[in-house]
Amino acid sequence: MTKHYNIAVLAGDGIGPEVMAEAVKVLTAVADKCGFSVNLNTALVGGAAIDASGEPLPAATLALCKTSDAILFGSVGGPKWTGLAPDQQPERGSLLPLRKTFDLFCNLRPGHIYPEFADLSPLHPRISSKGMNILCVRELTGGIYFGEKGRTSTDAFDTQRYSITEIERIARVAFEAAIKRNNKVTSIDKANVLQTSVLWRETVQRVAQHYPSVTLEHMYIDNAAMQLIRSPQQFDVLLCDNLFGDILSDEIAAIAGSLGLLPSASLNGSGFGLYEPAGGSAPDIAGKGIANPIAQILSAALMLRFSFGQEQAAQLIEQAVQQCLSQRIVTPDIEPNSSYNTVAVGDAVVAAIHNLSVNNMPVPTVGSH
Ligand SMILES: NC(=O)c1ccc[n+]([C@@H]2O[C@H](COP(=O)([O-])OP(=O)(O)OC[C@H]3O[C@@H](n4cnc5c(N)ncnc54)[C@H](O)[C@@H]3O)[C@@H](O)[C@H]2O)c1
Ligand SMILES: CC(C)[C@H](C(=O)O)[C@@H](O)C(=O)O
Ligand SMILES: [Mg+2]
Repeated sequence: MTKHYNIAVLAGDGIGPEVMAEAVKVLTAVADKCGFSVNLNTALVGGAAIDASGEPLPAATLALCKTSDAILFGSVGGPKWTGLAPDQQPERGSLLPLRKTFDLFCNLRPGHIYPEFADLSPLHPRISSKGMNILCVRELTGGIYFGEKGRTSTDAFDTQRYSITEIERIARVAFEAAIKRNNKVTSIDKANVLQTSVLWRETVQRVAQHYPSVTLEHMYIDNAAMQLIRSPQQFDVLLCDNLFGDILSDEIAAIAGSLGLLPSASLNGSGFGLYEPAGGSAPDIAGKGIANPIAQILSAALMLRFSFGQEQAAQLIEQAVQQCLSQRIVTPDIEPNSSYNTVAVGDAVVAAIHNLSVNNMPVPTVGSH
């Protein structure tokens, strides 16, 4: 029987709708090729929803998400809405509540430098030629993002709080992933200053005892930011709290070649997920048709893998993207003189999917990505 998936498509603001259109094209092509069907239901979110209805996360949008098998999310926010009250702004009023509502505590952000296109990285070839294959495992529903906060006219505060339970569950994800990859977890903290980091380090250390085959290393965030540039190939799984993971994942994206390359999966304990590019609405290039659609397309691949178990379809998309990158079919964020725009890159990914043979796909290795 043909499998059928209901997907909530929330394109959002800025480049969101531009890159989402390409991901939808790719999803439709891969579904046809692999013999399943996707039912794509769009809804407004973020600034686009504020403009239409006065609210960043309308009840109808939330209801659609609740009745869907997964959420494909674009990006929200932009200068038009920064003057609104904090809780009414697109990011705090839609994306963070969605993460909290669905308990999407686990955020996976895989970043690569492959040998065939190591020159896309801004790092010196001496470093980039050694490649990079990092899975950033970011805690997504706790920490300073969701702690008590406040401000008066003269001061302001944000609170970082983590419980052992919150740290344990994300640490387990990191160790389980490492087992299927290269057996190394680097846990990022600031335990020389922060109490939450001391608890983080102790807890991760304890969880590690259940994974004797995995090497655990602890690294301070400032050193990690530096080591990523000096030798990114030393890392396998990076385990981060919410804020440190936000920052390091942008760095990983830049090392790979562009923020427009980094996808993400935000998952809860039962496999429900929201899939979105790690980058944002890019107001500086929105409307120009030059945004890189690859992060959005690869986020759709992660959805097929993690929410639907369609590993072959996910790999088909990933291989098609790799072909485009190695043929330098890329937007100007990667190669400034490139004549390929958003639509041309999306078309090239679709064409590569049509040409790839499903039978020649490698044996599925879930978790190794
Ligand atoms: N998931 C999300 O919805 C999300 C994520 C990050 C930022 N934001 C929001 O986006 C808005 C802009 O934030 P910002 O400028 O700090 O970050 P940003 O990620 O939007 O952009 C940073 C830089 O990266 C470039 N960039 C990002 N994605 C790209 C792509 N796909 N192709 C080509 N270039 C790309 C942009 O042009 C810009 O120069 C803010 O409102 C921010 O809160 C939203
Ligand atoms: C838009 C913002 C709230 C979000 C975050 O900080 O988590 C974004 O930067 C990300 O990386 O997903
Ligand atoms: Mg971010």
